[in-house]
Amino acid sequence: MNTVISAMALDYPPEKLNVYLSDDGGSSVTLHAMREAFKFSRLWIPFCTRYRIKSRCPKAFFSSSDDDDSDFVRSSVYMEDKKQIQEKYDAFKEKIESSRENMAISRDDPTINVKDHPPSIEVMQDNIIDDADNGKMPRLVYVSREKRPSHPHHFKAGALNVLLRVSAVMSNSPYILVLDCDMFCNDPSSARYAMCFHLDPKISSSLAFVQFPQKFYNVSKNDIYDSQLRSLFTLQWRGMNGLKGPVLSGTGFYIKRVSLCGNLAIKGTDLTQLEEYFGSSNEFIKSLMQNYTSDSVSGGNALLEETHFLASCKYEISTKWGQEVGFLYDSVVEDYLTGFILHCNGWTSVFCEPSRPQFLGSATTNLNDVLIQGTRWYSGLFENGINKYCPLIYGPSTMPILQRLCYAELTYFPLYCLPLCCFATIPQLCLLNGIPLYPKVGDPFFIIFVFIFVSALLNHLEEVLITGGTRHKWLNEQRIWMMKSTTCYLYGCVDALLKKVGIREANFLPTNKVADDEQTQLYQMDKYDFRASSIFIAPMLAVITINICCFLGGVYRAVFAGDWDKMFVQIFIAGFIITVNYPIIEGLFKDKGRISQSLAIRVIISTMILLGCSKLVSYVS
Ligand SMILES: O=c1ccn([C@@H]2O[C@H](COP(=O)(O)OP(=O)(O)O[C@H]3O[C@H](CO)[C@@H](O)[C@H](O)[C@H]3O)[C@@H](O)[C@H]2O)c(=O)[nH]1
Ligand SMILES: [Mn+2]
Repeated sequence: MNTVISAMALDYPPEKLNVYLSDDGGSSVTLHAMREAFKFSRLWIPFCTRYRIKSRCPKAFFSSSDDDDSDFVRSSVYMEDKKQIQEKYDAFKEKIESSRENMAISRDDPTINVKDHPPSIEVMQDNIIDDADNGKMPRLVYVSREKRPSHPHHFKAGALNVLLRVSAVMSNSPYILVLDCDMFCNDPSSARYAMCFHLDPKISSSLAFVQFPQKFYNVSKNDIYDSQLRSLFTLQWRGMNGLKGPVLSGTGFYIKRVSLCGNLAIKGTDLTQLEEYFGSSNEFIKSLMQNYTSDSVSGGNALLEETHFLASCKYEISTKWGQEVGFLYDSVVEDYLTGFILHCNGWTSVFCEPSRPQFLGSATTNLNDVLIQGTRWYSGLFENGINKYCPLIYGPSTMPILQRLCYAELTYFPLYCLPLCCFATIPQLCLLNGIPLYPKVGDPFFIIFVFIFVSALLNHLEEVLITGGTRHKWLNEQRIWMMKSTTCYLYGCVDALLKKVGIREANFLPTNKVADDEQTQLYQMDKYDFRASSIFIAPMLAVITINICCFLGGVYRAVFAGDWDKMFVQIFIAGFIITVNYPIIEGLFKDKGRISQSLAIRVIISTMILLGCSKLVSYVS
């Protein structure tokens, strides 16, 4: 509801602002809460405009400990108003919470089935035509699309496409802001920033979307899991802005509605072909024409019926929705793919990052969520690298090669798991068995090796520092990079390959939205929480066990064999990996967020047995 309220309070003419909420859960609790949110906004929006409040998400506004950002802090009238509105906000919260509890107890609501429910749409608007401009409210629309187990719903992209259609016949605004449910508007000016680009005659004809960076309100100072995705939002998107523009990032972007209509020239195309593309709603097809105004006020009921039709499961059957029209379905990273195809079709995008973050979201703050989310992303990205959308070959030859390489960097990024997994195991096994792999100390190649190694580390350090990070953040990124390599990069690649050969189906496991207090606390104190699924913990533990055993075994061997110089690099690498991954060792012993003991014993013992076997094999041979 805070997301909804903050969007309704955007600084934009209210008669041009329409907020649509997609509820895939089809929950009456959400619908009820929205009615309350609409009522509360009647008080909240005038309060924000009167006092020029910047932070228009009520939750953030009332919980912010820092100074009030209003220009009126010293005015007693303001303080009085603020107190009153806070009381209203608390009452609003109370109402939602008690209704949630009541509904949980009664459970008499048949629509609660998440996977099987009819469409439900409700419009909330003030019909009183007030001549004083400040009284006007944006329209708020609740949309829960139809869901049936027999029909694929295409996850978020499917939900967005329903919103595209429903909004087309209701308000048909030419520009659309997409916001995830775990984000809010942190500043009311984003629409105006975006319109500066969209209305700029020099770029507007080819401009598809204005992307704001994803920023998060719950990232800790040293961000142990790199939840903020620093490299993407501070470096890569800025770089791509110098080419055709940044990647579409799922949330916090203003997109031009017509850019989502595919490559079809609407003018002059006959009706049957339009229906093949967009489905059989005449009202929707009319909305594609210029100068369309919906009769939402006059034709109330007929229009609502039309929106139910547009939000039904069957609507998209034998149309181009998700293939050429709207947000695309061929990938679980629908945002990435949709943006990529837009760029291929000649559209451009712009990265807009005003100093005050315009949107703030909730970042994943525990290892399990980070790795689950990562597995979904990297599977989705890598999949796009190995199917027909491979960025190196797909699309027109006019696509600049650098733009292609940027996209390729993203899709093949999870492949880093291979060199890293090898780097963390093979030299160590050889070390244990006395097989030198690297040049010995003093060799010219040794100098080159040291140079490459050190400059790679320093490059990364410099990158972190110039993008506002700390040395600590740098070390944490090295850590999480290694942890991700042996887990979610690896699983992502494997998952994509399995999908390719048809063993697995596409899946979108939504990111956990419920913050666990203890987990959040650990993250805020920069302490790792290893209470994660064993499929993530086991490979990390195995790698660290291999490195410790081989390090000790290698040192012991080198002492006796006296070949320090030959084995030095391998000993050093094992030592380096142990140092960087030290928190995992700590995770075996600490009080909170400890690695499950039974799992640890099983993994460590079986790894040691395998190491023993490898040693035996090398003896025998
Ligand atoms: O079946 C679904 C699944 C998701 N969502 C919505 O999609 C949004 C993003 O889902 P979330 O669980 O928050 O996933 P994240 O991994 O946090 O999302 C990131 O990654 C996604 C791509 O995988 C992008 O679409 C998002 O914008 C980006 O924030 C949320 O508003 C969800 O409500 C649906 O509406 N229906
Ligand atoms: Mn999210």
